Amino acid sequence: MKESAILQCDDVTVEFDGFKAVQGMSLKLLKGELRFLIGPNGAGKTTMLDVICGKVRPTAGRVTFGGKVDITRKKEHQIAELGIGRKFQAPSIFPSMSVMENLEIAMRQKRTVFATLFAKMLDEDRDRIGHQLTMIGLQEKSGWRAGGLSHGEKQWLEIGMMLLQEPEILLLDEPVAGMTDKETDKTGELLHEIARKRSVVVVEHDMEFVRNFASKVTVMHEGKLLKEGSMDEVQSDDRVAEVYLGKRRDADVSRSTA
Ligand SMILES: Nc1ncnc2c1ncn2[C@@H]1O[C@H](COP(=O)(O)OP(=O)(O)OP(=O)(O)O)[C@@H](O)[C@H]1O
Repeated sequence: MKESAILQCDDVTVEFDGFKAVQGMSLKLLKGELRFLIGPNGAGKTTMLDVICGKVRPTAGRVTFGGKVDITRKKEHQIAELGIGRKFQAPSIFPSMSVMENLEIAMRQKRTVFATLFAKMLDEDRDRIGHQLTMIGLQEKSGWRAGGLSHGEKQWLEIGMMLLQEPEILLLDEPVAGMTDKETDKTGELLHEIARKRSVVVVEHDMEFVRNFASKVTVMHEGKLLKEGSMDEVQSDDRVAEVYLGKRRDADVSRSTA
């Protein structure tokens, strides 16, 4: 199962008023893969996530989901229904509701209209929410008002809410920005756990985080694929050093400075 591509981007180009933010970018994501997408500011990383979730339509190229569906002509909500979930930097939780209520709302959104007619919490639903609470480490805080959680906990809650919708692919934009070191490490572990069942693409600037948790890294530069491989391979690549590490081979990018 691990070998089949859940997502394949071929030769994707995105133009904004004649400016090519992405130029012929290709990316193949396998089932159960955790992929980090890195690169200097303006490299086109966020635009690639926007293309995958349908927020931005590419000028050229193809994005294939699950080996057969071309999603480049689909609308955002159709892509979400197919199983591609996008989390933006700012958490979109309901702050005045409890952690549990937030998860219940996310759970209900997954239901079909038919199922909502019988919308009482099934034991199975409770089990799934319970499992999710444990996974995001908020089981002790299920009764807390979501607005009272720490920044990291809010991010985990939102990830938990997204997981209840059972996406096959999760797209995350700088998930550890603003987190403490401890929260950052917990998030890395959480992403690995998620990737046991789903595929995850993470756009990230925090190089220490990437080094600690990435197995495969894709480096973009000026809208193009620059290098793909393990963090070691990427770090020892001269072109990456040149564009990304500020032309100093021995340079080491410290937390939040990329
Ligand atoms: N809606 C838009 N209109 C015009 N130009 C845009 C738009 N969105 C992005 N761009 C430009 O496209 C390029 C790529 O932007 P993008 O946000 O994808 O880069 P990025 O790699 O995510 O950068 P960062 O790490 O700074 O977030 C940048 O030069 C940006 O200014």
